[in-house]
Amino acid sequence: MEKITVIPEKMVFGGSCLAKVNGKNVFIPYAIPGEKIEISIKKSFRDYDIAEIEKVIEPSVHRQLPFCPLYGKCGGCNMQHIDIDFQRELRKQMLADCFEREGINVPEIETISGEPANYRSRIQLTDGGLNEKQSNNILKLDFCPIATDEINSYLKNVSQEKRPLGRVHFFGDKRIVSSAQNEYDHLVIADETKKELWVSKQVGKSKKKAKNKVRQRFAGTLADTRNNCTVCILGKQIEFDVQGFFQSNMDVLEKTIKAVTFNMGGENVLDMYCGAGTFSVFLADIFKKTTLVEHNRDALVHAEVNMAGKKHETYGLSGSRWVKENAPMILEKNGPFDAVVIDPPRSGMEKEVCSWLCKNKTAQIRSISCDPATQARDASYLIRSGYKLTKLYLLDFYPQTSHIESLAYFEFV
Ligand SMILES: C[S@@+](CC[C@H](N)C(=O)[O-])C[C@H]1O[C@@H](n2cnc3c(N)ncnc32)[C@H](O)[C@@H]1O
Repeated sequence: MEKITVIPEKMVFGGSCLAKVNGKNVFIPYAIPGEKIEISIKKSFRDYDIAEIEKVIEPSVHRQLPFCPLYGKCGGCNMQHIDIDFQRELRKQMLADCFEREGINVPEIETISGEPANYRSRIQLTDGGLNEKQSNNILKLDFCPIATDEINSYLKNVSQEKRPLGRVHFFGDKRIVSSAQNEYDHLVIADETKKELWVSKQVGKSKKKAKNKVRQRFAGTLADTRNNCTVCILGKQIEFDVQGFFQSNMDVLEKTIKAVTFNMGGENVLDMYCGAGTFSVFLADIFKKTTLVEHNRDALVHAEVNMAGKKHETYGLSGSRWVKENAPMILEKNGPFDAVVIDPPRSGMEKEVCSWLCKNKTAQIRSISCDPATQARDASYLIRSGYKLTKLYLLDFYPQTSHIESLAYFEFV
């Protein structure tokens, strides 16, 4: 295999570094921009190649020894070989790149961060271990340096053989104040196999029919109450289903909530893609009325509990349908939204939701995203419609990985 010496220019979204070899883009995992490395091409495509590092000739000053023995094998971390400050710098650059590619002038990016390790309150095990990267093997583990103490206590005390088989979700955090389970302190274990059996019992039908029913999100909800968990975030209790969506870094979540709600207030606020209503719980303190939209009705069951006693309306349908079927009537009844908080899935805002925001000229939009490329795409539509991007934050929810979350402030003046 031919060995090629390169100095990668930059890290790109996904965490590989980019170098040019004979004019062709080559992506190199586990490299660091600016260091001299010897690589060999492992996979070749029409427009780009993927290479592996054979030797680090002149290491970057930011290169360090990874602190986890499973690094490179488990699919979780991909930046442990870089010191934490430079990691954050690289994540910032990747975020800025996405916006610049859309022709957007990027303001100075601020970083909201927490601990570099021991932060992750959610992990997923398969047959008691971790899925090995690009393989069907299961990696055994009795410690994960990224996970919280509560998860590590389980990994230490329950041997691999005694852990449940199949895919199992763990949520462990000192902020858990109550859960439907009480076997382990501050830890909820959601076993997917058990969920199927539970659903089957609930609807009294065959397992297959029951599963189909669960998928019919608009037909109602069959939330599995055994996976319920309540955490205390900034002094407020928030309930959610461990198998549903909830952030995995509670320290950064608390700081994010403060940044999302900073300098806002008024009559009406919309929490689009609200999940269990995490942001709404805090928005309700500063707005008179909160409107929540979310297509997963299981999540809305929790949102209703979380918003009890607060003036609100929930809509269990997709953002695009809400915009078409409900928004006109709500605007007529309540007047315009003073602010919109929007936290879509990776695919970004639905087209209809983005166009609706463009037309509505809302004074303040706070856009939270788990994919800077789709956030930048949506931002470009907002900016072309007259919104100003006034602030951009890197939300450093996942240190040691190239995963990027971000928060953008838009204003219509
Ligand atoms: C990134 S999560 C944000 C949840 C919430 N804001 C939170 O912080 O907990 C995105 C949410 O969007 C919901 N969702 C995905 N596609 C949707 C759609 N087309 N319409 C409405 N909600 C959607 C998901 O179910 C999920 O709860």
